[in-house]
Amino acid sequence: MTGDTVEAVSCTQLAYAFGETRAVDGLDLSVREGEVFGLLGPNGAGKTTAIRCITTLLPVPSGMVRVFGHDTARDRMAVRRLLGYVPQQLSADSGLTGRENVALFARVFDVARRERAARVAQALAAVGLTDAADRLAGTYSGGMVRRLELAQALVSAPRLLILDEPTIGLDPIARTGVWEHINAVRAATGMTVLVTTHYMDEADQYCDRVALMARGRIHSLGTPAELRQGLGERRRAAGTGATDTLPTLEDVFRDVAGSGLDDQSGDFRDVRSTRRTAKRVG
Ligand SMILES: Nc1ncnc2c1ncn2[C@@H]1O[C@H](COP(=O)(O)OP(=O)(O)OP(=O)(O)O)[C@@H](O)[C@H]1O
Repeated sequence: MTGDTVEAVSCTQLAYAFGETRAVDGLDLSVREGEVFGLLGPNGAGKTTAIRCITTLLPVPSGMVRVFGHDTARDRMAVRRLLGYVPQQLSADSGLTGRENVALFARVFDVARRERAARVAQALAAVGLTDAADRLAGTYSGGMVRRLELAQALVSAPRLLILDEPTIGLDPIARTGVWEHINAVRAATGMTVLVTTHYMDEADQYCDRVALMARGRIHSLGTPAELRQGLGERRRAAGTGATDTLPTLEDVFRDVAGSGLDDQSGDFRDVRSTRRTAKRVG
C-alpha cells in the first residue's frame, strides 16, 4: 500500500502453471479501492487463472496475492469474507426460485439468520429481480440469470466484487442492464469491482482502468483514454495507421497483443469453454 491509497487487490510476481502451461507468468497487478478495474486479454491469456488465485479457489504456488492487505495464502477465510465472485460457469440452480438461490448464498456466506430475508430481498431488488423473485430460475432469460448470479454475489455485501465475463453471450440490452446494476450498487456502497471481459466497448465505457494481459502477464495498463491516446501519439510519431481518428480500445488491444497472438493464444479447450458459457446464458 502506498500513502493513503488502499489496494483492494495486489498481485506480486504471481505465477501459476498447469503442467507445462504457464497460465500466469509473473503477474504484477494493483487494483485500487473503489475502482472498476478491467482485466482484458485473448482466450488463454491467464485471466481466469489469475482470478481464481485472487479468490483463493487456487493456491498461490509462487508470488504473493493480497486482498485489502490480507495474504491469500495465510488468511484465506478473511479474504473470502471480503469478496463476492461471479464465475464464468453457471452458479444458479434452475430448479430453485430466484429468492431461494440467493438465500442459499446468504447461508453459505454466513449472513446472520435474522438479517437474511431482508438482505436477500435487498440483493434481488438491487439487480431488478423483485418481481421475478419467486419464479423458478429455469424460466429466466440469459440476462436475468446473470443478474441473479450478481445478486448471489452481492448478498454478503462484499467490499470487492469479482466478475469473470459477466456479459458473455448476452444481447446488448441485457449487457447494459447488467452493467447498470453493477454501477448502481457500486455508487451506493463504494464496492471495488474487478472484471474480465472480451468486450472492448464495455471496458471502455465502464472501467476506470484496464490492464491488457497476454501470455500470463500485464502488457499495458491505464485508463481507457490514456491507452487510446498513447496509441494515437505512437501512430502520429511513426506516421503509421489512421492518424486522423482517435484509436479505439480494440486498436490498442491489437497493437499490444500483436497480430500473431490470435493464432498462438488459446487452444481448443479455451474456445470450447467460451462457447459453452456463451450458449448456456444465451
Ligand atoms: N484446468 C486446466 N488444466 C490445464 N490447463 C488449463 C486449465 N485451466 C486453464 N488452463 C490453461 O491455462 C492457460 C490460461 O487459461 P485461462 O482460462 O486462465 O485464460 P483466460 O484468459 O481466462 O481465457 P478465456 O478468455 O478463454 O477465459 C490456457 O493455456 C489454458 O489452456
